[in-house]
Amino acid sequence: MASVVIAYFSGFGHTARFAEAVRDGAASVADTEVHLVAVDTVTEEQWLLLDSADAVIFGSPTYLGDVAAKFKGFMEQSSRRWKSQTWADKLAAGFVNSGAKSGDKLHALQTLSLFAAQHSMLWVSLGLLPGWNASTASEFDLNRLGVWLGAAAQSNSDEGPEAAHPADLATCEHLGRRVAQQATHRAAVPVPVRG
Ligand SMILES: Cc1cc2nc3c(=O)[nH]c(=O)nc-3n(C[C@H](O)[C@H](O)[C@H](O)COP(=O)(O)O)c2cc1C
Repeated sequence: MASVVIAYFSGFGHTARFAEAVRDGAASVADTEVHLVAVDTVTEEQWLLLDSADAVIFGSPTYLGDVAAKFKGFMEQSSRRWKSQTWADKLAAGFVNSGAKSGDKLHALQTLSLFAAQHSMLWVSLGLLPGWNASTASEFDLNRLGVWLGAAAQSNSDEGPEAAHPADLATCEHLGRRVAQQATHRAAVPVPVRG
């Protein structure tokens, strides 16, 4: 059994919707236990879930071109784990959401991947070719925003979380599934000694 934790922040519910899609994708993989953790209200019990996870998928909205301050607060709260490298060699991945199609959210995703690297985690990319990039393509293609580092979503500024774009939900589900598949593969083989 592999354990996947989705550690996310959402100010107004949009990113929470994508976190649920990541959760659904991960939960579709046999022998996977999945937990959603809202990092702004993280409890001691949830820190222990993070410590024992095989994979952690980080998610944040893009606020002023980077992760939200409350996600950054969680990053800083993890510094005791950073010091002891408690999360080393776990799988990590990320998803981001923003109001604009680009909205500089790649920068937020880079922050998530750097955060994972500081914890010596192993980053899992999205694993999809870009969609919506040909005359015959459609905005309903998987990975419609054309990102490789993780899953990217866009939420219209005048609509609520219920209007989440189906292609972005499917892309987030794909990421959750991919990470859970990798985590179950790794859980089935002995982990090499860290060096
Ligand atoms: C303080 C703040 C800063 C934002 N900065 C950006 C930004 O840099 N780029 C962008 O495209 N959208 C930006 N947005 C829009 C959010 O990314 C967008 O509304 C997102 O769906 C919010 O997700 P949430 O409901 O999970 O908080 C910003 C929103 C807020 C509140």
